Amino acid sequence: MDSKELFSNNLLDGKIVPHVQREQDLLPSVIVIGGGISGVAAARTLYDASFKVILLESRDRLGGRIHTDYSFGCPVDLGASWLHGVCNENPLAPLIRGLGLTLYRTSGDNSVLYDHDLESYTLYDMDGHQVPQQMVIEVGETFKRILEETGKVRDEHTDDLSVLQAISIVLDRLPELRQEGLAHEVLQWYLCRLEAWFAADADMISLQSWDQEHVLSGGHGLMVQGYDPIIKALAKDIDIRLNHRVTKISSGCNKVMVTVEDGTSFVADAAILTVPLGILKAKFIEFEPKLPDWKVAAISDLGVGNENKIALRFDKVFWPNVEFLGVVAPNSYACGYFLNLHKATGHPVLVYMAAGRFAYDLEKLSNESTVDFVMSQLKKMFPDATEPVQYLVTRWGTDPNSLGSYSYDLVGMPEDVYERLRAPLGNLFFGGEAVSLENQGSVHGAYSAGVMAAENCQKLLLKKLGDIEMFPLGSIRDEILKDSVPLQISRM
Ligand SMILES: Cc1cc2nc3c(=O)[nH]c(=O)nc-3n(C[C@H](O)[C@H](O)[C@H](O)COP(=O)(O)OP(=O)(O)OC[C@H]3O[C@@H](n4cnc5c(N)ncnc54)[C@H](O)[C@@H]3O)c2cc1C
Repeated sequence: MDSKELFSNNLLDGKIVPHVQREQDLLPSVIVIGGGISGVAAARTLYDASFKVILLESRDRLGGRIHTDYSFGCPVDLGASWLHGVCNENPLAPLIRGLGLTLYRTSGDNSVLYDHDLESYTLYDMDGHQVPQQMVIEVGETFKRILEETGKVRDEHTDDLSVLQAISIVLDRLPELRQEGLAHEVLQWYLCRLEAWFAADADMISLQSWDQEHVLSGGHGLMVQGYDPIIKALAKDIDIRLNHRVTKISSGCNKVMVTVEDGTSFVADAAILTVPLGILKAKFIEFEPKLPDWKVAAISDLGVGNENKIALRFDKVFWPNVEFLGVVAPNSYACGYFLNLHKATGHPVLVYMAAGRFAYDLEKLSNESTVDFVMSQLKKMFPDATEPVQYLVTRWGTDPNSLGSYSYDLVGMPEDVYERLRAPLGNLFFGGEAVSLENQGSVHGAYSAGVMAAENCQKLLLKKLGDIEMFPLGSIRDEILKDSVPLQISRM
């Protein structure tokens, strides 16, 4: 293979004593592509098992769709911010505990409909009048009932429908569930919240699959210090190359060659690809041989949604002490809501969240116009709102490193789509949130998918090396770890 850079030379820098060098050369090598939670989890797993690992990341930072920004003087998560499932079964629980990170639970229930308690938010109409809480609660109950009725619609149809189509069938059948006036707007707000969970509009979400996810117990908790400490902990000591955008992956002959934008190639025994589904859909990476049709179809059959955040820091708090402030409107597209970070963190920060088509439409505006729009929403609720002293605007949908926020079940999606996405192609393995076994679109799902890809990769490579018992990995690992500690310190 014609490559400018060979894996093993890179990793060792020739600084380890010769007999260890020989043994280290026997160790299997893996290239991990993508430095989000899935990629760093995969790299960590392999590193801890004494494999030679190198991680290639296109951005100038790690974390991917986890991005904790500190420019407000406090952590603000611009990507993921909740741990969905505050329980010991959450695969991230040991890390969170070990790092001493705190969670602020915004909801005790496991529902995908409301990721917070009913009493924790205040809704306003377009004229700035507060919606009576009793109406919020009653319409919430009606919305739940409508969704339950969509289950019957699902049972009657063999072909998939969208959640929106099913809601409309239910409302035709049971007109008493229809809402009028302000109550209708509150119903639309609930729909807007459901759409935010999937980061997609209700006419795109699969009726067959939307509520099939096994949501972990324990409710939903905000990571008060942000998600970034987890990325840092997992990435410790790993050989990471930032600003390395992968453009081509060639596999065969028991080796994988990964080429980056400047033409440099890396060669290893296997590779784990964890780039977002949006990047695969956009065909930014060339595969040699070409991906089989069943894999290409799986990439196109799963949906990628979009969610954006506009974080605003004020000099003082002028809003009530609730977790969410919502604006209701005649349709879900025009509804909006703010997360009140002051309640969870004590900092005067509000985060506006937009999902689906609306999130894409916001990306067409300049940052200034986006903030003006968001401030106009805020001023409907609080006419005396002061201007923000700082703001941050995300563009996950058009960012060439993500092209979307997270995957969701698109109408008509075949049942085996996740299995096909996850299935390895020889020594090329697939990680990332979209291939998670049970919790696609989440941080803990992405983490588990990375660990699983690494473990499968590990099994394959050890099998290739012969009987695991015959391979003295433990002793080599101990010796290498002993010798490699100063090497890693010298890199810092
Ligand atoms: C706005 C928003 C809010 C969210 N909220 C939550 C939440 O509250 N809770 C929750 O659990 N989840 C949430 N999520 C989802 C969660 O962030 C993701 O599921 C998870 O972080 C995905 O991790 P990943 O490693 O699979 O992908 P990523 O984090 O996207 O990592 C993939 C990496 O690949 C890199 N890359 C891309 N192209 C290339 C290339 N060609 N070569 C090399 N590298 C490349 C990217 O830069 C990126 O770093 C949210 C996401 C967004 C965007």
